[in-house]
Amino acid sequence: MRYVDVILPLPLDGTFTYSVPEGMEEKVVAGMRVLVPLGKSKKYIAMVADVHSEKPDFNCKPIEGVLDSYPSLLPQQYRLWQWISDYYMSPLGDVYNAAMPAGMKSTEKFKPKMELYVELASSYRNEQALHVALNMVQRALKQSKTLTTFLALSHWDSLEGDTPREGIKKVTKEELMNEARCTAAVVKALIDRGILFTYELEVGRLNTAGESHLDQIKPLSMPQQDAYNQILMQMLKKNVVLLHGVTSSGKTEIYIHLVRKAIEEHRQVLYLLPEIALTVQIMERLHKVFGDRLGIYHSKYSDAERVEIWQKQLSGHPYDVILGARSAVFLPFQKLGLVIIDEEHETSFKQQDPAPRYHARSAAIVLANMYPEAKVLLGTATPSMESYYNARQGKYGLVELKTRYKDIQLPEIQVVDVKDLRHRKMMTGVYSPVLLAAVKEALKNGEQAILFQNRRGFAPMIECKVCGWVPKCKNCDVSLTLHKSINLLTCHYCGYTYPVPTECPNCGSTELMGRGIGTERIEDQISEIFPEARIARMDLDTTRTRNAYERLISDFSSGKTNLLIGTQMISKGLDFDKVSVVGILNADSMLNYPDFRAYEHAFMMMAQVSGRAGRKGKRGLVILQTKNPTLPIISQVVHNDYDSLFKGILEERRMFHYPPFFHLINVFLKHKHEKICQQASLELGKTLRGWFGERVLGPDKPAVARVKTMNIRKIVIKLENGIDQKKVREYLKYAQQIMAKDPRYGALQIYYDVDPM
Ligand SMILES: Nc1ncnc2c1ncn2[C@@H]1O[C@H](COP(=O)(O)OP(=O)(O)OP(=O)(O)O)[C@@H](O)[C@H]1O
Ligand SMILES: [Zn+2]
Repeated sequence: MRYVDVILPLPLDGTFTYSVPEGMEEKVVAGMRVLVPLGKSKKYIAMVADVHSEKPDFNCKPIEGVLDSYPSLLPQQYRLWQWISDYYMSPLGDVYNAAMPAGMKSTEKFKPKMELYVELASSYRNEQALHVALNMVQRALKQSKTLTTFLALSHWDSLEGDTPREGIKKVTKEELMNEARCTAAVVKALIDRGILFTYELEVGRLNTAGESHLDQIKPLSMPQQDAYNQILMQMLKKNVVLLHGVTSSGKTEIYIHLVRKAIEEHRQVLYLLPEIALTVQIMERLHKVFGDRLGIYHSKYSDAERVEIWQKQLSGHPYDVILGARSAVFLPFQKLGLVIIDEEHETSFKQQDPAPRYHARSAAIVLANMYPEAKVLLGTATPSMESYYNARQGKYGLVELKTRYKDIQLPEIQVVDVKDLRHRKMMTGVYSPVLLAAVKEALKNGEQAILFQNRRGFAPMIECKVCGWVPKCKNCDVSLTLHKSINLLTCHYCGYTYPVPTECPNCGSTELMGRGIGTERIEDQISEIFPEARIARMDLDTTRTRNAYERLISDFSSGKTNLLIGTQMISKGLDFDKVSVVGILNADSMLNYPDFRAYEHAFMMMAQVSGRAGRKGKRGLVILQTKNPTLPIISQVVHNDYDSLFKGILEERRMFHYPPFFHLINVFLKHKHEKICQQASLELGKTLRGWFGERVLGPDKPAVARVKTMNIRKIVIKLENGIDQKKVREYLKYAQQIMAKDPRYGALQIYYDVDPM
């Protein structure tokens, strides 16, 4: 009799054994998906980890079918799953869930993807009729806005008589709703009126368009060529090399040359980016040269698209280059040769929730190690402390590129003392005269400006002017953010929305005021100050879909918009030619986070967003507004003095036992009832302190101690380098088992965040 050990797509640790009925024995090998029963009536698609003939000492059920004719999972991928599960202390089932597109785990067969398009009814396809239509909806503001947006997108607004001046473009319903910021109901109203109609088309999902044009790769400049050669030399000795190159030094061009080399050697490349916003631009740059050898993979792609890419990577003609965000590390690679991790310092490479809470940079390095001679290149203008330390210690190779392409100078950074100006009543709201003058000048000269504020929404909270009451989320311990465009208060932790109160429930006053400033409010104010500006805003609220990203970026690239307001999303990697001014509205908000990485992050964000200025031609200007102009970090940003930042922070880290000298593991406890959560955390803390002594801190209430009605407590464990981490994890699991057996803690959840960011 044959047996299989399988992974279930459930948050369960380890594998489960099933028997293989006669007739299926020949068909099943490790890496294939099988249909298995669980409990009385449930069925799941499980992943075969192992096939063997060891009879288990319990009565096991037979598998009900083999779904694959060849493995869906390669041995390297499975080893990566195991590593992630062990290192990040996440159940193997959670890794399976995160790694494979849902379509491969669902018992439903996946359908071809249809996309819904919107089109103008034929009776309105002439100028006069269109005016009639516009008049019809004139009073229905939302419909009117949606219709004009549709006409602009589709180019039907270019009608002269009954011939369009511009080519008519297909517009998807999703695209329209996105752009017009309207609901499906508004589109339906236009359809009901007979102005628009919809139709379906099947969409080709994969990138099959375009030959590759390797000849179009730009030749490297001397300093770039030098860095390229050094990278290759370092890779002879080291598996990982860090490229520390200032913003706009042309790191991307160097990557492109490395990708070409890998392709010529018939090896595959994984190119990881931290942010989907970035993939849009880099995708265009890579697509130009690599054509249909390039595949894109990230969470804004539909599940069906991801299934197709996965299957293609297993086939005889996989993509040579995969460009993707974090989750692309899970794709199957048959002959991986190079991993590029761009903007390696970015914390969004670490998955926060749900499990597995893995760092894609670490996972990618582990992955590369499983392929003979595969190398990893980390690239950034502002290395993470961990990577830079590893490079300095000789664990990684290090290559520095200190000049911008064409020797353009790094932008001039002017520090503005907001406190002083406010004293002298010279501020217009949160804008200094210097900033406004610089933006005005840029716009006048046909250049562009970027304003950076790391808060989204209209106001981070509202407050009663009389009694100080602040509306809070009923599920979470946080104040609510005001979003004006939808006129709702929202919780950024659980997503719950609330109507905006008209009066204070505490004292009855009607004077409720927004406190603090988010990107939405800045957009409002700036459009009043600069009515001539063509403003775009990029933050989580305006980029819910893939199309939205593409449009925002292409509009700013083409100059259709000329003033971009955004959160950290706009701070890195984006490459625009005509940005001459960058405004950092409030440097202090970044420094006040209660986190040991606050300074490092603030520096990176400021250096990165500054780097968007003056990338082509003339030197850029950055206006940095702060209440604390004398802080050392401000001068480090001004002089782009990464070394002094690094030295300062490293000393602190050594002194206070933080990475890279210590590893951190956060242990979280979650329970509905605060008392039980508190008691359990005290007990667990005591147990752990008994074993690990001073290495255990807490339990503490985290900054947000209640999320989605669950109370949270946190214990921090600091482990010095060199300690046997495997043993530590075993002890932690053991402590967890003890708690699990305690009847008082039935519904208690314990989970871990290893190397928290
Ligand atoms: N060798 C080259 N030939 C032609 N153009 C180049 C070359 N190197 C860089 N450029 C151009 O200079 C600009 C900046 O280069 P790139 O975006 O690669 O910089 P980067 O180092 O990746 O910057 P960041 O760290 O800000 O992301 C781009 O528009 C790029 O096309
Ligand atoms: Zn909430």
